[in-house]
Amino acid sequence: MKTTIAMLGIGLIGGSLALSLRNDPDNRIIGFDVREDFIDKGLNKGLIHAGTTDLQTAVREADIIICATPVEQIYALLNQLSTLMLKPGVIISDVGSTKAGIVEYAGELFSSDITFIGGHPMAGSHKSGVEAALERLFENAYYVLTPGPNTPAEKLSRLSALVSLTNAKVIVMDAHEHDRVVGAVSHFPHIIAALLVNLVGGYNEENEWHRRLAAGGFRDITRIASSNPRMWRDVLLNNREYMLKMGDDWKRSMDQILDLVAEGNGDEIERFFREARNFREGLPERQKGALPALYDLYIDIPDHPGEIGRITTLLGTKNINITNLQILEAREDMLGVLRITFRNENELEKGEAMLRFFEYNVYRRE
Ligand SMILES: NC(=O)C1=CN([C@@H]2O[C@H](COP(=O)(O)OP(=O)(O)OC[C@H]3O[C@@H](n4cnc5c(N)ncnc54)[C@H](O)[C@@H]3O)[C@@H](O)[C@H]2O)C=CC1
Ligand SMILES: O=C(O)C(=O)Cc1ccc(O)cc1
Repeated sequence: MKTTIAMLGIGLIGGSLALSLRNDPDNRIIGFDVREDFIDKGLNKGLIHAGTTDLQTAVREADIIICATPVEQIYALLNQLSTLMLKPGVIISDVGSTKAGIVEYAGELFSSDITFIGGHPMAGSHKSGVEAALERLFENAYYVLTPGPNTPAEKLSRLSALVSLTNAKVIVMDAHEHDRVVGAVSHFPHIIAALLVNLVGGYNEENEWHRRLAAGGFRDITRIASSNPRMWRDVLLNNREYMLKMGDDWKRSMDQILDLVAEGNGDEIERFFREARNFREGLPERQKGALPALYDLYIDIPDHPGEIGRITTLLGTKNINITNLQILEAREDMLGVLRITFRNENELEKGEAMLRFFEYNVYRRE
């Protein structure tokens, strides 16, 4: 029996999900998007079997509907869906980064022959749009489902089996617990990263050395400040309760550490860093497929003319393909860093071994 899936929004997440769901030949995917050019690209890229900019056409025959738009538009779509003709027994889900508000809103809209189950695939990137969609984006990541107390078990298993096609690890969680935990490990860190960048950006107005010397640790801790501002606006506004709660904890903790600095309390400051290091080192390793940035290799390059050409030629002679190349923080008379992105783990390993053999100082970074 064929399953018809309506993917509402075929950007980074909807497009990546569609690519995974297509792996089952019994799934038929109808793409819906406000951007007609995205539908054309989705069809050309083989993401979807059919596409439309008319919502009723997209959902009329659907067994499963997935809302994959920015969070504010998920509310608007749910509202529209509640006025349209849907197949009895349909399952509606979403991929929004926040869950409690959406689940509650859907609960008020739909009657009992329509089941809404919240969803959140916990992997992504700072890119957006249909062009950025990747089939393996969710591999090994967590895919959270947030059913309510009245969700029929067979509907939950059906959705769970479907999203397992992403090769993500499907877990079930209460929507509020999701917002509290994901708020702490994903949403709040976006505030910290952006705040730190803006603070240093302000200092840079007075002294341009801030920007020039900002490498290493600053880049690592602020990577997520390059994410989509519109998306994160919606996320923070939809997780207000936990953002405010965590903001209070943050302010208190910041005062505590600054007090230790003011007192010159070296023992306690060291304990503070040791505690952080212990927890950080116990974090699960990132696994293959969760984030595309995994296949990056960093190479120290002396400032000799032709050095970068030599490196790419060496890799080329062994047919090692690279997908991106970037020079970081290179200035006259200083050691620069070259970042090379490989297509997969295997090519990264081969490239790393080869460059080590030619005595380059190479390293990976988390
Ligand atoms: N970007 C990320 O890393 C992650 C994002 N999410 C969530 O996934 C959702 C989608 O995010 P992305 O795919 O990154 O965004 P995106 O910008 O790549 O894609 C959103 C798509 O929705 C379309 N769209 C916007 N309004 C629409 C409407 N009213 N009707 C139909 N289509 C509409 C856009 O044209 C676009 O194709 C968001 O709710 C976000 O919170 C979840 C996990 C990771
Ligand atoms: O790049 C990262 O580390 C992310 O933060 C990816 C991400 C972004 C949004 C989500 O809702 C889930 C995962």
